[in-house]
Amino acid sequence: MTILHHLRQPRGCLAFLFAVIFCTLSAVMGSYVYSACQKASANYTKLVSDIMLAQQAAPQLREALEEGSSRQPNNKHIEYIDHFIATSKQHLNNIQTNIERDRFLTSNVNYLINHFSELDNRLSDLNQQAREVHQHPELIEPLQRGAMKVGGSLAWLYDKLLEEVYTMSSQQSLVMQRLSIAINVLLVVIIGAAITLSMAVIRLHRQRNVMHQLMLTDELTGLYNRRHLVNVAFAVLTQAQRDKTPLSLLLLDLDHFKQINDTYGHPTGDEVLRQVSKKLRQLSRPSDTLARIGGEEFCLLMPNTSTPDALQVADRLRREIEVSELGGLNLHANPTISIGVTTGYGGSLTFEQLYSFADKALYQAKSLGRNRVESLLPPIAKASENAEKAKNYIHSLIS
Ligand SMILES: Nc1nc2c(ncn2[C@@H]2O[C@H](COP(=O)(O)OP(=O)(O)OP(=O)(O)O)[C@@H](O)[C@H]2O)c(=O)[nH]1
Repeated sequence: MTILHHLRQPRGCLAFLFAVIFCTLSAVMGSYVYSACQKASANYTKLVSDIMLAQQAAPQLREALEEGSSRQPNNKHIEYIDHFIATSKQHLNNIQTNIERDRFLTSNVNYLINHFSELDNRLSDLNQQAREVHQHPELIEPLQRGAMKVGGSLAWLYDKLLEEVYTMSSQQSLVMQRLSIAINVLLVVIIGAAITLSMAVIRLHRQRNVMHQLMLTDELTGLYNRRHLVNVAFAVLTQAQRDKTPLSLLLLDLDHFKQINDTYGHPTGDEVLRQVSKKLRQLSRPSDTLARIGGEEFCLLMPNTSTPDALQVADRLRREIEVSELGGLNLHANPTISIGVTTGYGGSLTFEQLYSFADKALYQAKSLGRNRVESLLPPIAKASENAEKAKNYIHSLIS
């Protein structure tokens, strides 16, 4: 199902086409290399030495026959002739077997195969005639003529065979050259495929990282977005519950941002957002999570931070933004921010509940004139806060 789905995509089609071409090319090249290897590795030395031995037997037979015709042939002499005929037959059969073992040679000398069986028959006839010469010495002459003809045919056959073997062995060097080219091409194809695959994997990996980044960050400011904040909030709330530690949440909102947009234009408004975000990021701790959660609204999640510490941080941020010059914008006045602070203890509240308290505190900061920090604590947090204060008070009395 998923494979079919991928194949329907243009990239999936291309990858499939590439894989098919690569497999076909590899199969063709592989089979060519295999057959070329076999051709190149064929050894014709034994065949050549057999043919040369056989070539030597023919003149010996002729000599034996000539000797027989010059005097009365006796038993020993006929056996001698018989021996050479048998040897010639033996050589012929050996050569034929050698040829049949090599399929490349067989296909090249196929047109000579009939001559082997014909000469074998003629040698058998000569053998028969040589035996008859014993009773009929006058038959030595036809035997001699026949043997001469067979000798001539054998010599022709062996010459032809040597020619073919010579041609084939000279082809071997050509095959070797082509083989090395084929292997190089195969290597290039494999390396090319490996590089293409690696590049595709790297590209996919980068795309995945970019997509992941896009999913979790705000495009304009580069800060985390609400989605990431909610994920982190879930994790830090669980941690706060486990460790029984406070978790503070700050909601920061630029004051009169609409006026900035209206006065200087939207692109300047964007630049203000970018520069304020950069400043806030520089001022916040790495363990805290800063996110842009709306147009000109930011959220700072501060694990393991009590309300007094959170208020301190909030006021520092507010003051720094108030006094920081925004580069290249030429604004009449620096932008300011209002901040709402809240704290949950031991992970007792959900993110939404904390957010709602901080939002109310922010609303209060706006209503009380902006560029200020206000806090609103949930009832449990208030109790914990009071307990903390009492503990500190007792501590100060003792010491
Ligand atoms: N340039 C720019 N403006 C934005 C963006 N997102 C939201 N805004 C603008 O931010 C302004 C927010 O206006 P308001 O909600 O009235 O808030 P404010 O003007 O800051 O007033 P207070 O918050 O009450 O101080 C609107 O004009 C939005 O159009 C953004 O990405 N870029």
